[in-house]
Amino acid sequence: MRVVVALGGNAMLQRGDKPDADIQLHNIQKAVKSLAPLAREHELVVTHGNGPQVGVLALQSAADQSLSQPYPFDVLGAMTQGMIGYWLLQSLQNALPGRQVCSLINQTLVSTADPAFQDPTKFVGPVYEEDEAKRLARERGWIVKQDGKWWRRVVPSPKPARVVETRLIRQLLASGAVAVCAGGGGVPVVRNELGQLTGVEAVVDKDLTAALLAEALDADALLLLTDVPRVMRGFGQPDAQEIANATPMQLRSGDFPAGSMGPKVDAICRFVEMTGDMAAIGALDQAAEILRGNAGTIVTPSGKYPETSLL
Ligand SMILES: Nc1ncnc2c1ncn2[C@@H]1O[C@H](COP(=O)(O)OP(=O)(O)O)[C@@H](O)[C@H]1O
Ligand SMILES: NC(=O)OP(=O)(O)O
Repeated sequence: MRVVVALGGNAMLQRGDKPDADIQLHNIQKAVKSLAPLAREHELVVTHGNGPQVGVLALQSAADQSLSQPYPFDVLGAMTQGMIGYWLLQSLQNALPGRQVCSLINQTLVSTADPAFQDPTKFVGPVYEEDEAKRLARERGWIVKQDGKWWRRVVPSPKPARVVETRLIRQLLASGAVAVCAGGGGVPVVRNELGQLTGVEAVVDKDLTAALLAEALDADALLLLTDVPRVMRGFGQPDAQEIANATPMQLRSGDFPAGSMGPKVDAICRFVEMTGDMAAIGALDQAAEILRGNAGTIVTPSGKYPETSLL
């Protein structure tokens, strides 16, 4: 089997936690513990989010007096691919002695005509109380929106059209390597009429890119790993219920927030609709259990998942 796994940026760095390197490395090592058994049995592509991390780097860049202007978001996105990609590379190498692991800088094609540039929805950076978020928005020209009980900065998140290096990733998988790629949804780029690539100021949703990449690579399964064990109906309400299995149509009938669960649900439903294969959302440390059908919210065309173990 070929499996694409996406690790959540918020799951690697939980809301409210200090963005320290050792905290993130610890969370990544926990995730890699559950990915290692998958990698031993299957072809594995690992991608990751970068929302909290890209916002931290944006704050650092804005505070750097030696710069005449802060680094743009495409550059910051590439920096997060280097940082998180390094942690994943090393953790996977340590967990899988003898296996080739690579970590790539990737670009994702988007369109400058995407309406997302006029309506930012992607949460980046730390969480704030409402008053502080609104003050920062006034002072720094940010747009801020509510994220659960907190407030956060938002930036445009255009739809991914293609991971530029898809063919190379396919070759790496065929060679037996585990590929860490398209982190942060890929560095957003556009191609001009001469075919030249240029970065644009945005953060692509990594779940939508993961689904696109999984489709392009003919993956058999797509797992989106985050900080909740399952998608819930009535999330945040006292009568909220976990969803264990669903068809794309059943899951799409729910109402999920644009900045968090919405793109995940959209991504897995799209993958299942396009391929007829399985996709799931679940906890960062339960990848193997999800693939066995024992955890997570699993979406398949029939809403059932085979009893037989795939591991
Ligand atoms: N219906 C829902 N079921 C479960 N979680 C939900 C739901 N709606 C919103 N969420 C929120 O979505 C978050 C996961 O999305 P997000 O923070 O974007 O993940 P990540 O950065 O890990 O990819 C959860 O922590 C939870 O607070
Ligand atoms: N780029 C992205 O979607 O990051 P998160 O998963 O951290 O939101």
